[in-house]
Amino acid sequence: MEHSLKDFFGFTKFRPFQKEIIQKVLEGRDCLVVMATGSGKSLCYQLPPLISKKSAIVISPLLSLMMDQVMALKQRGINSEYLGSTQSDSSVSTKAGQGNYDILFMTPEKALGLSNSFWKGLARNGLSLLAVDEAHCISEWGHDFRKEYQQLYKLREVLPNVPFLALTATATERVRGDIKRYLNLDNIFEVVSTFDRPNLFYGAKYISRSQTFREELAREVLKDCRSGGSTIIYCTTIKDVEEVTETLTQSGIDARGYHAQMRPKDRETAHRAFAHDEIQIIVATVAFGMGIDKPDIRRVIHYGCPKSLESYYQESGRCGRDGLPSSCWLYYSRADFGKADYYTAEAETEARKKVILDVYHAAEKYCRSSTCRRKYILEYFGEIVPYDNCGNCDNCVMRRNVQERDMSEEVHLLLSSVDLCGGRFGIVMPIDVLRGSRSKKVLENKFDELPLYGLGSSKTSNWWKALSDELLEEGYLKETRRDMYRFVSVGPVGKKFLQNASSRRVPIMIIPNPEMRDEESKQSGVTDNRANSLALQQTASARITQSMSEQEAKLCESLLKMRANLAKRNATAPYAVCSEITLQNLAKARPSSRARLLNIEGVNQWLVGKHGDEILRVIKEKATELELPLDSAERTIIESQKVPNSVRGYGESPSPAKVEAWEMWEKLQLTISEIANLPERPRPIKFETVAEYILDCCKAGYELNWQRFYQETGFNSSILKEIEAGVARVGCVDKLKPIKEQVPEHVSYLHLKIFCTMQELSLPLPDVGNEDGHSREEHATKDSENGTQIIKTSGEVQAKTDSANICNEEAETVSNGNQESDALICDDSQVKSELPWSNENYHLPSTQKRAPVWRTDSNGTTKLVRTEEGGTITKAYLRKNLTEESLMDWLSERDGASIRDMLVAFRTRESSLDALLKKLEEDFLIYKRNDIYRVI
Ligand SMILES: Nc1ncnc2c1ncn2[C@@H]1O[C@H](COP(=O)(O)OP(=O)(O)OP(=O)(O)O)[C@@H](O)[C@H]1O
Repeated sequence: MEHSLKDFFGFTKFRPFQKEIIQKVLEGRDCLVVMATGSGKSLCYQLPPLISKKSAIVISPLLSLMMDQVMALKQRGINSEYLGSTQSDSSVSTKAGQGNYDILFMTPEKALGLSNSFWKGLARNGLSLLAVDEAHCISEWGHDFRKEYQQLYKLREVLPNVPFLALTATATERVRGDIKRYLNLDNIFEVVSTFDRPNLFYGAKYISRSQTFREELAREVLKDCRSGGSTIIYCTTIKDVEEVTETLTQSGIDARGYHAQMRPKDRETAHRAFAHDEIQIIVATVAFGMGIDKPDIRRVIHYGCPKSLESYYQESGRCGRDGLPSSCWLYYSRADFGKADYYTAEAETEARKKVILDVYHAAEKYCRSSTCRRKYILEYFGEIVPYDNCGNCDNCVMRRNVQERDMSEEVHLLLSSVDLCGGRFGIVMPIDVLRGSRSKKVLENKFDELPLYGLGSSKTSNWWKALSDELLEEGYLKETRRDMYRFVSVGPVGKKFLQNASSRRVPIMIIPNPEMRDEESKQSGVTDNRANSLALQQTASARITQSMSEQEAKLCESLLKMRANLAKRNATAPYAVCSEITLQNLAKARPSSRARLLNIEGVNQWLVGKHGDEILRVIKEKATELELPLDSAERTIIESQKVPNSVRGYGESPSPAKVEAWEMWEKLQLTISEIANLPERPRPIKFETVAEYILDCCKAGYELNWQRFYQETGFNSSILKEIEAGVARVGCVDKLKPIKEQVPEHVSYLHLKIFCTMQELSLPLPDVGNEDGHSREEHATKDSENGTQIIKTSGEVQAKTDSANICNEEAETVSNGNQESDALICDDSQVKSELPWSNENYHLPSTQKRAPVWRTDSNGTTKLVRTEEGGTITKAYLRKNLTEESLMDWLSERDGASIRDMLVAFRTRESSLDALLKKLEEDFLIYKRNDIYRVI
């Protein structure tokens, strides 16, 4: 399975659940797969036919979706086609019946219209599976109900022994029940994974729909265009599509509209231009919903609240499907929430009407929420979310700047006004009364004589409406509907509050919701940071990732251009040639040979065979120009997506070098400076690098003494505040550069990374107390005369043991814990006699497990303070003769080895080893990843 995964798709690892699902399908079991958008569901039906060499049928709701998929599969050398009205090749149908395609797509209508003899013929030739994609369409409880989906059980009857695989990104329990029932799924293997999309930033903002806002939108989108990446702007009406497109084009942006009233040909042209990166922005109604399979969309903007949270999840889910950071902004206006009647008009039953209203109100609540948006979405889909702060939505980013405050006075005014109006009006009348309106209705009812008339004039009408939303939510107010009208009265919680208020006022702490904040900032003239929130979309641009250097980013730009040319030459979309993540991996690793190219995550045999030479040429030319070495040692593969279902903060296992840094810091209690400047290192490494290694381990679940870490890195509460202010100005933490520009000089990138890690891990901010975090310079202070390290804590000066003492302490600890380690401490002469070479560069050999740590004490004696776990020092230095055979034997015995490990084992020259390794790689006997060689 792994071979096929690499050969056809270029990936080396399965994502969670993919392998299990594929295995079950191959065993002939029915499967129901509910996994987030972009989690890799497609692979579950794409791989089985390639392994079993039997065709797969995929039922998909939209032709455009199928066409995209077929295009991308063909670029991977996978023989696929679709059957449908736009299929111009008449031979496809005959070939399909003969089982000539690996994967054959069709709509449910087409599938139900095909003759029994067609299906039987196909089954005779062998079918690996029948997949029903977007399976939620089967259920009336789902949001994209399609009647034909419910007829698909008929295919079961003609294909009795073919496993059915139902896939969807959104399905509540009820919808899952419908899917199983309607498809007659039997002995099912069911996977329901998290809905979380960790790479997506969520935000919502209250707007007034005006030309001014559209112009603001255009200005921000224009900035985005410069930073690259595609954008979808979803609108709720065709009129909005036209207005937004017009404003964008008037601002010089090449955007196209897409809606149901356009001619099919024009829609197809717009779709194609977008998919092929000829235009960056498409402004669309939901007609553009499921029909887009582009993995590198960086921004999805909703101009108006969608009709359900399910739709929102799915439409915004089109963003960042390749796993790179991307953002989803929703702009809503109050008018968006008055469309319930419009949406329910088509409901045939009361039950259906209730479903439509429920999902619609969930979307409305999402907009107005002032708490973690990710948590809101996930809980809506039934997940238990253990954190309150995801650190990657507008509310979480803003939280520390938006304090909850006592609004008991305002609540009292509003409730009293509602009460005095007698529950005979909607919310507008009591608000008009508070604001001292001279409207006819107010005067007719003599409300201008009420004692609280005009007492709330300092707040805008919309502010009061936004407060009433909160109060309705909490039961202080109650809304009843009669015919078309809504009446507001004081609810049970509100009545109790009013009763108590005469004796004592209980504080009511409320976090102002986005609309309240927006109204307040409009009034004060100070722009809410989120008023400029469109700028956030830029920050999500993943073209230049944090993990790439400036030069590598330039190389990546050249590779993007090369990909665009290749796509043009092959009349396909750039993303179908290879993903942006693969290009980033290439820019970082810079392979020099076809064998090394094939090692890169995301590169498959087909890509190497078809475009390998050109890719290598561009890398070589551009890398030389940029003075970047080929076959970079520092190759960090960009993770395309965090593992769904993983505990937050517990990600990939860190590299041995990182674990070693963590161990030295946490277990040996060395300081970051000491680790960076270990005397036995050929060159010191940067303080920041060591600190980041430790942070990475912490992200992977390793324990960390935060207090000590803050002290060493100089992270303190004032720095924290400065970063928070910077983040608030920028709006999110996707990219550090804009934040760095907003904070004082003394706040370093390392401080920003610490801040992000804390956010990412949803850890409560530890109390960093007074401004006592010391700068690292302070901690690194070393009294060179007596070799004593000085560490200052809370104003005290404390002498710490010198490094020689640390050696002894550690030796004791380790020897107690591990009797078999027989070389825990030895002097320089012992060490030197064991060393296999004279080259000082290899003074600190590293093994894959725990590298020995050498310390030089103040007398200049080098000692080994720790050796490979469970092993002995002599074992590590056994001499071997280097031959192709001995190296292969040696490598097959272990799960990978670095060059240094091999040099230690074989005592050979690096050049001979390098030549041999190259040859073995070219012969496809071994491969290299992250500087570790393994047998294929
Ligand atoms: N094992 C893997 N390793 C790395 N990338 C993968 C792997 N499996 C899938 N991908 C990539 O993840 C991205 C999303 O995959 P896919 O389109 O299958 O998602 P999906 O779950 O079907 O999403 P949707 O619900 O939007 O259809 C694609 O770019 C795909 O190439």
